[in-house]
Amino acid sequence: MHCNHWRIVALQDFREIDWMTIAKPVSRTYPSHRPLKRKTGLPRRRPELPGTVARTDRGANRVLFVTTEMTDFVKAGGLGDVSAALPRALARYHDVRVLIPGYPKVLAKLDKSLRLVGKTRSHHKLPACEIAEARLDDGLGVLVLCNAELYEREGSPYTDARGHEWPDNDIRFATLSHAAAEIALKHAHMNWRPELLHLNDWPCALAAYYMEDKSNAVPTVLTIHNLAYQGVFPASSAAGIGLSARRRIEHDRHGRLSFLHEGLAKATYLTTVSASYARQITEPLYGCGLEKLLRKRALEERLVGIVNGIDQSWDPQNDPALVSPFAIGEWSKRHDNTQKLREELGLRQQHGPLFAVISRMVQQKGVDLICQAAPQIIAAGGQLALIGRGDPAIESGIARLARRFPGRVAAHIGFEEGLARRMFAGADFLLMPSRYEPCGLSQMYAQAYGCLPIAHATGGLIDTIEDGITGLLFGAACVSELRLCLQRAFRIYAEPLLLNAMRGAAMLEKRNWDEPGRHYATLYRRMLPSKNLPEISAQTAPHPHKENAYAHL
Ligand SMILES: Nc1ncnc2c1ncn2[C@@H]1O[C@H](COP(=O)(O)OP(=O)(O)O[C@H]2O[C@H](CO)[C@@H](O)[C@H](O)[C@H]2O)[C@@H](O)[C@H]1O
Repeated sequence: MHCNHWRIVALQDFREIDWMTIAKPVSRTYPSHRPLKRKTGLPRRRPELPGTVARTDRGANRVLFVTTEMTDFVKAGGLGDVSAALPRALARYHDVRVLIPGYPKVLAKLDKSLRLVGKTRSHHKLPACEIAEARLDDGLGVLVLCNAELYEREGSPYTDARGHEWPDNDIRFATLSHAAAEIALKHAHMNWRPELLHLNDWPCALAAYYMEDKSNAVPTVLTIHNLAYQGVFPASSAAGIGLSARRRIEHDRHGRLSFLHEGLAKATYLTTVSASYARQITEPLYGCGLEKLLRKRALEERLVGIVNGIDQSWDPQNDPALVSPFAIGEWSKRHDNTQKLREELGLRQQHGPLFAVISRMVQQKGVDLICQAAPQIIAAGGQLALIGRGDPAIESGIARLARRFPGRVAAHIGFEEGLARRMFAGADFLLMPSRYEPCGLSQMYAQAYGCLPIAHATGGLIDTIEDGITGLLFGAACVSELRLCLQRAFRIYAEPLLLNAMRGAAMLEKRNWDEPGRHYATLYRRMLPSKNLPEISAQTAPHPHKENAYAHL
């Protein structure tokens, strides 16, 4: 009822507005292929994920979801969110367990609930590991790959505390991949054996290689969250991780070994996190040197795009991180969040739009373009708040900006989800001029909180933002296009009726993991032995290929 009411109000508001002059895109030519005050005392967010109905009955197929991040324990980026939510969505259909390395945070959190369930053998330079299991409060099973020397280190899953990659990442992640294959091949002395492996990104990709040619191999799905990260190592590491010279090993054009290349060539199915990105990566501009291989897999109908969802904790009515929770239409409550955010960030209380940036600080995200456009935002009466961590050069660029415009630009170098949530709830616009974006989660979180994304029309941003309705898109990742789009944003901000109608439309985008979960479950069923389960309704779980933007190939 509430939602329908708002849909009607939003549509009425839309009709009353002179769209042609206000929201009209300046350019719609999209790519042809087409010292901050830290808020204290606020409750830290506890992710309220939906209750998981963990299927362990004999009719359920067994799936092992292999990942290097999971928001329950450790998150370096979007993969952590997906790995927390997707297995839970899939647990409705299958007996799903997650395999993750035993980082200190994983061990500390699971602690006494862990019990030893198996062990893997050593393989060339890959050490033997123990496998421990725990059930999370909501029933989701987690297998932890325990090896103190490899995984019990401070820092991110991939780097030390100063951001330098661990020099033995080839061994660390080949060990994870090998363990996944060992479990699937029933060499890990476990009672439970998966019928399918779901691998994520390069760190797990070699599992498909270790499985190849084995008589009791199980099918593999490899999801590409970001093709630019390929796990490239010198050819000399091949022997140590047990890649046999007799079998064909894929090398990149410099003769180096690429974990991702191996996985892309050998996995049964490849998925990526939006239909538009699935199409883009088959072309040289976005294919990162792997486009030929990806095009081949697409022609074999083995590449599928499934747009990510967002979990139910992203709800502005029930978010403990917010000062003033709000629903659609409660714009004054939302404005309270804006004022509090300004206070928290040391920004002046003023009239004018507040633009937010919540991002890993890497070249992909186009933060340099934002730095170039910032003086225009400030001159026009806007403010800018940035939070992120990553490339030191980009970090110091945004810190310089904050020093140059005190009270108007706030920069927070770090990773803090509570603050990110308050920024989604308080900012008027989210800037996302990503050069490429496989899916993007921040724009969907922003929409859920009535913060309008301003984004480069690429990848999943095309698939999740309706230009002029649930956000603004611009055609090329360059500062001139961004500036034109910022002008549109200022015009929209000056029209409260339109601004609120767009906020309402964005908040009405009901995104969750139900639909993506059904798509993955349907894909799994094509590879799994039938257990005479009722078919998932064709209406709700369409053939993944039908959704694909590469269907024209
Ligand atoms: N400093 C900070 N403090 C707090 N929170 C921060 C933060 N910096 C980033 N975040 C949060 O981290 C997540 C980033 O997710 P994204 O999907 O936007 O990007 P990422 O490039 O990491 O993921 C890759 O994988 C995901 C998942 O498939 C794809 O959506 C994406 O396109 C692909 O690049 C979001 O939840 C964001 O809000």
